[in-house]
Amino acid sequence: MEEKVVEIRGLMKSFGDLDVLKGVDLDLYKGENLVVLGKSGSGKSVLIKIMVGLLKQDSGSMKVLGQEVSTLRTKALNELRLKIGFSFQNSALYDSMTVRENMEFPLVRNVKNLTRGEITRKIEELLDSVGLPQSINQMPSELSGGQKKRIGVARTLILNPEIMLYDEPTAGLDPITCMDINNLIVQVREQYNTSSIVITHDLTCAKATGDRMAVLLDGQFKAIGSFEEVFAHAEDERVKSFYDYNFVDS
Ligand SMILES: Nc1ncnc2c1ncn2[C@@H]1O[C@H](COP(=O)(O)OP(=O)(O)OP(=O)(O)O)[C@@H](O)[C@H]1O
Repeated sequence: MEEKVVEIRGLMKSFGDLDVLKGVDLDLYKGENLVVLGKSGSGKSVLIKIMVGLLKQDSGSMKVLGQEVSTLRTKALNELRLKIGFSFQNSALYDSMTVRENMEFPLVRNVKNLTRGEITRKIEELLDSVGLPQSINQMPSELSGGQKKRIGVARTLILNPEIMLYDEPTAGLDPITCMDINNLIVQVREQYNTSSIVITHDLTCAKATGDRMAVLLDGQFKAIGSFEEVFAHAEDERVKSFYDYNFVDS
């Protein structure tokens, strides 16, 4: 049987009268890229926050790497978070630090006893993987949006995460750069054997990166499957509208 790295069952979360998650079931399998689609305000970020222990569900279960997140104490939660790489929408690089310093930061903070040589080798290996070995001494302000995203991904990978979370990886990028980032997401899975959740509104990105799609509608995942399975014969108007919005000229 395929190994599950995330197992969500009957997850519910409300804020006052607003029921955001109304019984979410979802699995992420080891080594897969799962795309989560859902319109603005549908609860994607809430789901991710529960996954990393920043919010607690009202009921239901969120198991990550075999652990029920809501029951973890601070130390265990911090250890779990180190196994989850979060690639932010805005890359979250520190503007006052060089690329090297940005990449050193998580390593020096979280991994003890590394020599300077080991740190440099690790940074160089990852910059190579994302195709930017020449950027090591540059400042973020000297990089394009796509390059910043690549460095952000490299920095996330430096702690060898088992799970990668990509939040809107192609937002604000031109189509060619989007394609580069999509390829990078696929390459990362192959090279580092990560399991990933890709949150996006961009169906080209979804199709290129996702082994499976999961569409969050009205607080539940209503359609889960391959791109073809979800969109080729979509009957639900809300699923269809996602496709039409992305691919049909208005
Ligand atoms: N801490 C909070 N307190 C109150 N309401 C919240 C809180 N966090 C999220 N919400 C509400 O929950 C709903 C879902 O928000 P969420 O941020 O998960 O949406 P999203 O699907 O990530 O949207 P987007 O694509 O725009 O990022 C929204 O209506 C939001 O206002």
